[in-house]
Amino acid sequence: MEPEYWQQRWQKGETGFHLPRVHPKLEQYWPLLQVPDSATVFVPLCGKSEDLFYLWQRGHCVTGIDISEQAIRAFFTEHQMTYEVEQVEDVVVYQHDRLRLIAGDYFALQASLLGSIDAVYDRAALIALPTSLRQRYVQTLRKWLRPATPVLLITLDYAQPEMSGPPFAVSPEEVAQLFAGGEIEQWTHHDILDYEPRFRTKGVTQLHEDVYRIRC
Ligand SMILES: C[S@@+](CC[C@H](N)C(=O)[O-])C[C@H]1O[C@@H](n2cnc3c(N)ncnc32)[C@H](O)[C@@H]1O
Repeated sequence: MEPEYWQQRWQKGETGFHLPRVHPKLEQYWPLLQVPDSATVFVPLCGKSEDLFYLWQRGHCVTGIDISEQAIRAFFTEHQMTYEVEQVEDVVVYQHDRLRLIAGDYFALQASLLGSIDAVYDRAALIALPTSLRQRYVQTLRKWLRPATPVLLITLDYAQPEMSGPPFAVSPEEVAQLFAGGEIEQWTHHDILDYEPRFRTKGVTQLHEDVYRIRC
């Protein structure tokens, strides 16, 4: 998926992945990670997710990145939050209090700009990427993290031939392969097809939402 693909989806309002509320699995499982309130949480490919607001409200410093500047501006506008903007090389950094959203390409992000990360929240980031990019995504993430940094990962798994992504199907086996050497605990494996009619319409017959706690 080229960056232009996502820019266009945001421009055309094709953002069916965006939830108008905090993801229920984040509310349920984040507390179990026992990340201190003062920790810095990284949210890759963040869109304008309500989850950013939830993490920020818990007291965390939150850093998100998305290729779409439109998404980041929309987040602040919709929450009536003021912000400061700074161009840093080829990215634009939006900052409000402990919340820092970077408009730029994840794969080109400089570690110095990211700073020190204590935990990661990934919902619909890994699964937004095709197979060829998923390994690069994880390798890049691991380069930035200290050993054993906790990651809350939410994926979707379905029979890939039934639908073309994104979102792409990511199986537990693939998660094990991608994060090999890390400590992986799968916390849930729920069939959520009844709540996701748009997937059924596309021909998906089983849709599992999986939650993992990974120590990278
Ligand atoms: C499926 S959406 C998920 C957004 C968010 N995590 C959520 O839960 O609503 C994937 C997001 O990844 C962003 N994206 C795709 N490729 C990217 C890249 N290379 N760098 C930064 N963001 C990217 C898109 O703009 C899009 O907002």
